[in-house]
Amino acid sequence: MNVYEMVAKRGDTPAVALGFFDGFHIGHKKLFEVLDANARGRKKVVFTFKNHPDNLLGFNIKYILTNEERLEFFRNYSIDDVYFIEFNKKIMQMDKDRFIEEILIDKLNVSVVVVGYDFTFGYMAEGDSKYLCEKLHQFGRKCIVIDPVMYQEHIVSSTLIRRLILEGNIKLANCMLGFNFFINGTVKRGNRLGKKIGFPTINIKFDKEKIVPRKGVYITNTIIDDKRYLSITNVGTNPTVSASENIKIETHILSVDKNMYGKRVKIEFIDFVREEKKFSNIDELKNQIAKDVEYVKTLFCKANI
Ligand SMILES: Cc1cc2nc3c(=O)[nH]c(=O)nc-3n(C[C@H](O)[C@H](O)[C@H](O)COP(=O)(O)O)c2cc1C
Ligand SMILES: Nc1ncnc2c1ncn2[C@@H]1O[C@H](COP(=O)(O)OP(=O)(O)O)[C@@H](O)[C@H]1O
Repeated sequence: MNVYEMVAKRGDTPAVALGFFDGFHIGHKKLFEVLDANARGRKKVVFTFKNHPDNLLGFNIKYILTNEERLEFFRNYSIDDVYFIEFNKKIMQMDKDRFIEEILIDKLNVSVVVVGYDFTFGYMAEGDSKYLCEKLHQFGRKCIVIDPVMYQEHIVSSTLIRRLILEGNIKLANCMLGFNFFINGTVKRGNRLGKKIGFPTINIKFDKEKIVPRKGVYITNTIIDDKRYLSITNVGTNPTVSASENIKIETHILSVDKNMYGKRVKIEFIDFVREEKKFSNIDELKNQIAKDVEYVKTLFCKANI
């Protein structure tokens, strides 16, 4: 897969998906399946942005997927080329017709474009999917709009999934993602208290752009050296032992006892267990962690872990 930061004139007539695709949720998957079905031997191309347009407008959206992770999903869907464009003032102020004529027609020379039902583009988001398709049809190009994909009574969207993650509703978020929400990182050193109290934890150094679930204890899977382990993760400030406001992610892996400093890990979030608490002493914290671990073990019926 080629990743381009600028759009140059193409010699072919690709099938193009337009969108940001944070989360690569079940709605995005549908869109990519339709792209695949309509490519018919043509190159499959994604036109997307590196940074979320709303962040240029002063919002501070944290991402479900980092840029690298988002590119990895495109790669797994056998996308040939990605236009990974910085969303800046110049792009923001681009008129909707110029976007269609200069980028989609002159440069990309699209044969077919696939977008979601709520796609907007051009200055002040003046262009929508209906307008895009009308215009593309005038140029003799195909345009497909994907209907909203539902999960139960909800329209699946990146915005809704971000909210669910922030609320700790990981189960519902995962249903809409079609995979377990995960945080990748490397294992760094902590305060060495974990081992002392009988529950060593890997402290995860993660990308600051990544969305972090609500503070609390979660059932997780930890993937390390291509192996998957049942684990339990605390997201929070460790108020019992620390006065810092920094959010930490710490994972105790069941049935493992080895040094993991410096390793790359993937923490998959499965379900919320309880809120993080400030205990009056370390013994109380230790007793609670022991209960948390027992709870996870019985939930997975692995009495011998
Ligand atoms: C399953 C689990 C639950 C935890 N729950 C809490 C909690 O409710 N309150 C708290 O202050 N710290 C909690 N912690 C974090 C511990 O304070 C932390 O793991 C311990 O201080 C060891 O830190 P260290 O790895 O930096 O040595 C929890 C940790 C784990 C693994
Ligand atoms: N079951 C386990 N879960 C997590 N870490 C473990 C486990 N067994 C051993 N370790 C190792 O112990 C370290 C954590 O011990 P801990 O006392 O909590 O130190 P730190 O405060 O540096 O995280 C981990 O980084 C890892 O190398």
